[in-house]
Amino acid sequence: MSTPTTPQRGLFLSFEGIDGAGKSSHIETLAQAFTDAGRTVTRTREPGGTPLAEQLRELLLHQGMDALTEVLLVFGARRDHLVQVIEPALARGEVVLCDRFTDATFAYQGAGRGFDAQVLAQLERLVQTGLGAQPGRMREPDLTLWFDVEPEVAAARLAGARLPDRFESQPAQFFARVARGYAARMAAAPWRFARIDGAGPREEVAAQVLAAVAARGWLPAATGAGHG
Ligand SMILES: Nc1ncnc2c1ncn2[C@@H]1O[C@H](COP(=O)(O)OP(=O)(O)OP(=O)(O)O)[C@@H](O)[C@H]1O
Ligand SMILES: Cc1cn([C@H]2C[C@H](O)[C@@H](COP(=O)(O)O)O2)c(=O)[nH]c1=O
Repeated sequence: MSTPTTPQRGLFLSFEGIDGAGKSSHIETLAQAFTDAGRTVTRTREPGGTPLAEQLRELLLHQGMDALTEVLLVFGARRDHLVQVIEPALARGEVVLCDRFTDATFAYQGAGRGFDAQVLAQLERLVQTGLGAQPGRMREPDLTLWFDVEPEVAAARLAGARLPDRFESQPAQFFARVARGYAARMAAAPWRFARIDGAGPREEVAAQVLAAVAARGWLPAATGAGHG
């Protein structure tokens, strides 16, 4: 007779930082580490992650619009993403690795563009509740890896790489405000964040990412060896 296995708890990890901070480069490292540890991984991103949200992403990145329209599209895309992808994956016990989530809205639309943070907090609650097995609970990442990099370093990494979109083409002062926005989000909920010093070589950054996850008991500490 086979022994029934305990279903694993779903894990929701988000990756944050200014454009060019190095988030995307390290999602693959962490996905591989979780896969090696026997977990099923869903990799996704915001804005985006569903057909509808990917269409909204195209508009957000390339179409001029006023600040409220931008905020509503970001949260509309997020609701679809939560309902269609994130909640079902978590209910199946998977690890969801999401390239940006709501901290980006507070950092870019809030700190960057100057949009009212209290309104953002109301929308956050509205959009991130009424979901899954605990509809009264607001869905948030279990862990947010914040890649902290000086705007000049990030800009140098992106220089010439691709045609800049509506956000990437913002001036250095905008990204300095966005970085302060991330710092404020971490200060308000330090238990949910791990700050990653993203300025060093890739291997060092990857080691910090794996250590932050291992420290929470979600990966064996030794899983870091060989990845990066
Ligand atoms: N530690 C690092 N050292 C040097 N270059 C790096 C490092 N990490 C990433 N890069 C390079 O910097 C560029 C930006 O990295 P990446 O796309 O991962 O950043 P990102 O935070 O996801 O950016 P975006 O939000 O704009 O997509 C890429 O060319 C990548 O190869
Ligand atoms: C989720 C989210 C994203 N943004 C901005 C931040 C980036 O400039 C782009 C997304 O592109 P990337 O490939 O992840 O760099 O969108 C935002 O302004 N607000 C948000 O909530």
